[in-house]
Amino acid sequence: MTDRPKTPVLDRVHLPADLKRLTDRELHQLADELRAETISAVSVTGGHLGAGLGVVELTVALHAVFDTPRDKIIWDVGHQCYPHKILTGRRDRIRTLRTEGGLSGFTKRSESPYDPFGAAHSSTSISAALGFVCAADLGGDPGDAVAVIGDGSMSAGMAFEAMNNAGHLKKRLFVILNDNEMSIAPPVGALSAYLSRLYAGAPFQEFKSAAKGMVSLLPEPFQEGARRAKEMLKGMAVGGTLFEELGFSYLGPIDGHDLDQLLPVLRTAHARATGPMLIHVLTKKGKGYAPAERAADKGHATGKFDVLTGQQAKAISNAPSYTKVFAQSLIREAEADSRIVAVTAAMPDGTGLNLFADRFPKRCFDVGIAEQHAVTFSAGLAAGGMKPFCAIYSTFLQRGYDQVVHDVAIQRLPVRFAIDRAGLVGADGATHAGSFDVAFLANLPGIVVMAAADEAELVHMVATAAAHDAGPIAFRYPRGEGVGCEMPAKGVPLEIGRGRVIREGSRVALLSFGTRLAEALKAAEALAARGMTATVADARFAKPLDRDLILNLARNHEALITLEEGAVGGFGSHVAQLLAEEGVFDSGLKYRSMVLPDIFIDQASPEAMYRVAGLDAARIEAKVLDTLGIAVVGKRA
Ligand SMILES: Cc1ncc(C[n+]2csc(CCOP(=O)(O)OP(=O)(O)O)c2C)c(N)n1
Ligand SMILES: CC(=O)[C@@H](O)[C@H](O)COP(=O)(O)O
Ligand SMILES: [Mg+2]
Repeated sequence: MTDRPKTPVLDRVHLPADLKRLTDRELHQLADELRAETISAVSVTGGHLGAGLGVVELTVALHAVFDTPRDKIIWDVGHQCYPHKILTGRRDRIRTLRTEGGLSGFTKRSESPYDPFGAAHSSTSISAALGFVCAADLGGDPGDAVAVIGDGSMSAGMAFEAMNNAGHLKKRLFVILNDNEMSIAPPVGALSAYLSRLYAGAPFQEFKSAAKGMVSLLPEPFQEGARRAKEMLKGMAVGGTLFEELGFSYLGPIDGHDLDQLLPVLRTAHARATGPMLIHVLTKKGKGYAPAERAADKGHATGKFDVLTGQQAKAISNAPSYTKVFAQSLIREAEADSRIVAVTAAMPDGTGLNLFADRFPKRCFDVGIAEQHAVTFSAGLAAGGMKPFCAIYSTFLQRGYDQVVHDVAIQRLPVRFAIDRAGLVGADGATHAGSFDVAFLANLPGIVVMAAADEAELVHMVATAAAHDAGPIAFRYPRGEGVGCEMPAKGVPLEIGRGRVIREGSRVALLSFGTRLAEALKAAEALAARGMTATVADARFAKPLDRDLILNLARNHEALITLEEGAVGGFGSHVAQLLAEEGVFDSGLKYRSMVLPDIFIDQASPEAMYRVAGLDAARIEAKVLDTLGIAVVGKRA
């Protein structure tokens, strides 16, 4: 079904101020229409569906009660913000979500004044909201701040650091805990179990806040209506919830799909709160759309789909994904070595470790959204004699950097970092780009840093990492499919610090680190058509560098150009350092380093993003010609 849903009430809402003119009955209808519009929009764009469907009523209630954008609603992660975007003046562009030139899939300050704080990485909302509150106190932007944070994101250290600080500062601050008992995968950990205990038993029998006095703050009609909300038996039995112990008033849990609970609770909280308050809202991920509710990830992320059937458009697959190749290779290594264990920070499916967990349940650890802990936990595992593979997306490893330095590298512990989503990732945009890992890892003494040029190389790099006990080792690989190359029956450990020449030429050498190799080879073909032969080499290692290979290429070619899917400061910078130290520039080598440009590139297809970055075959060819001082005739693609 491609028809747009009928949305008479939503059609009257252009900005949140319009909600103030609606009756509560109309707000109910608005929520239904907003849900239908969200489903319809995501069916044509793909994207994060389940989280948004779970907060439709909450979005309506928050905008109905608070005065946005003066009051700031800060959506944690931001993957649930599509209904918010529809209500805040972006409905006309909602079918451009996550596409080139379109709306971001997350909140973004540059996009709207209703997005007071950008996100996409989790667990930042409470810190940011507290910052807004303190700024307002000091004469900055006035208004309330409301952090909406999911149960998965609440388990991260940052959220607790913020709660700790907020409880101490005692300022009026709202934290809405959106508890849908889901992360991307089912949530893990003691906090999740604790939240379940908070509403164990029959849900919503009687409402009584463990934050004593809160009920008495409620207007009479609500006190009666609140009987349907659940009594905080457990919390009261232990003398208060964890959140109260941290200095928050706790209100809930309430049914986050029932506007008759949400509206009065938020109105009362808004009218009466004086200090930090946590409102515990129970929701369902994927709510109101059966295919999402049925999905194992509750519709967390989806491709384009048919609204009637929920059937997703299938991409034609030519090769296995790097993620799957990593997982299968690791399983093979682990079958031969019982010391191999694996660690993921809430991304078992995304990293492929769900497959490892199926095969070795006791040797796989999902630590929740806790990258810092994942790294130090892996360090502990290594110190204890295991061979941990810590599989984290490049962008999320940024959060564990001090742990990589302090807990892993300085102690020379053999943690194996499997860095997925290296390079530009497409629709998730700049927040998820894996741009910096080579720069922030390759400068660490004693670490080995590899990048796979294709999926066969990845198999060998997993074997290399498994065999390497001398210290930390990292290997990076991109999102998506491999190149469809022939696969080795078994991974063979690579010689550490040894690259390979793929194609011999004479005038120029292209030295690639990672999967730009395919583009380098295409560029070499194009150059050959111009009568110029190029050597193409795969560096494999950014640390340690293959000095012999690099110096040979430098001394035997007029020009040397390095290529990588990373920011300045990475592979090319290390090569430049080597060439400078060895005095190769003194003899007139023309050296260029092709890296990601010094900008954050917005969402588009990965191919389009690499075009913007100037790292496709056409730009490589142009760079060669430019470096050699050869004029280009005709237009480039
Ligand atoms: C630091 C960080 N690690 C991992 C992720 C990937 N991630 C995005 S959403 C999500 C689950 C969040 O769960 P929750 O906060 O409960 O929100 P829900 O999707 O259930 O609404 C994860 C793990 C991330 N965005 N940021
Ligand atoms: C919101 C978030 O951080 C994740 O859901 C992310 O979008 C997953 O990306 P992949 O699709 O690459 O696993
Ligand atoms: Mg959740």
